Amino acid sequence: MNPIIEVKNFTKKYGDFIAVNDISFNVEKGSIFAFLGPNGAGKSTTINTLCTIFEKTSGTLLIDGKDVTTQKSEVRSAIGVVFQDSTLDSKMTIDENLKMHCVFYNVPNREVEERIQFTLGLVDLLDQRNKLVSTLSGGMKRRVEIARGLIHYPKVLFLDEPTTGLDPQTRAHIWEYIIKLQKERDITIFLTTHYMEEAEICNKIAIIDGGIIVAHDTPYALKKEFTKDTAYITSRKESEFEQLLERYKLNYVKKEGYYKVDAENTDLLLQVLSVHKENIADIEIKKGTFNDVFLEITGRKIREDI
Ligand SMILES: Nc1ncnc2c1ncn2[C@@H]1O[C@H](COP(=O)(O)OP(=O)(O)OP(=O)(O)O)[C@@H](O)[C@H]1O
Repeated sequence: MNPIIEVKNFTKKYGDFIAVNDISFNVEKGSIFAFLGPNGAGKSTTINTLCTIFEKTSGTLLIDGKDVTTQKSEVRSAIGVVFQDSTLDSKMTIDENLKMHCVFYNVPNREVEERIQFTLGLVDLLDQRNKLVSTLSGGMKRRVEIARGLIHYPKVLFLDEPTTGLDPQTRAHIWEYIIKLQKERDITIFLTTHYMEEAEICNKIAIIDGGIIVAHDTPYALKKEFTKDTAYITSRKESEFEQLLERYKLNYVKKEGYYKVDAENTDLLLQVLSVHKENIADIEIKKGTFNDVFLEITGRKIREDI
């Protein structure tokens, strides 16, 4: 393990209210890390503290070995940040926005053009560089933000809901850029997202709820631990089917017109199905999803509309 972000016993209080309660986790260099949680869980508080915007109450937060409290400027040059709300100057062109950022970050003049070429090239906007930001679509603005977040060649890029509000095609493009960055530039990506299928692409996921880390693992391990495969079966002889399920001790729930049966033990399920095969009208097996993981751990859906 070669951590680039180290969080040890981090606590943040607002007055007497404990927003983040003694959390610890590491993020491996070069990985894509998803930080998830329901509204009010403590995500923004943690990200803002890591980005040196908020002050911690206690604990240690290090980025690339630098302390976010005592070595703010070193940390700032090691990180790029893309927040949800656009902070681009809409009256300026893409090019001017990036150049202004180069000034903030003391990028040497002789390197400015090369960096603009690289970062705009990465998000496929090089040929649009003279366009006014006010004329760009939401997806293009997000791509400019990503380019700008990278212009000082940070080691870690923080992305707060990078794809929220974008159409599926643009979201897929943004993900292509994120994966390209990780693979080709070895940049560590720390992101929050409300899209569970995006969390699944990440190397590691931490779920925070009520200011506490309630799960921290690979998507595969979390799915294995917290989801179950389920069979949806319609039987022509329901009472016979129920007796079978009970005899084989398979957990099930009777729904209108079908049965929801625990499909974790495939051997047992196959036995039941073979005995009952003449009377099965329909069957569908559904794999557990990452939404189930989130629901199981936090008791809530990540978004109310799913
Ligand atoms: N300045 C503040 N003063 C008092 N309480 C705050 C302040 N900022 C945040 N909180 C509280 O701290 C808790 C954590 O908030 P935070 O913004 O970190 O959550 P979040 O996980 O980012 O939520 P969301 O997904 O809604 O942005 C919430 O209960 C919030 O109401």
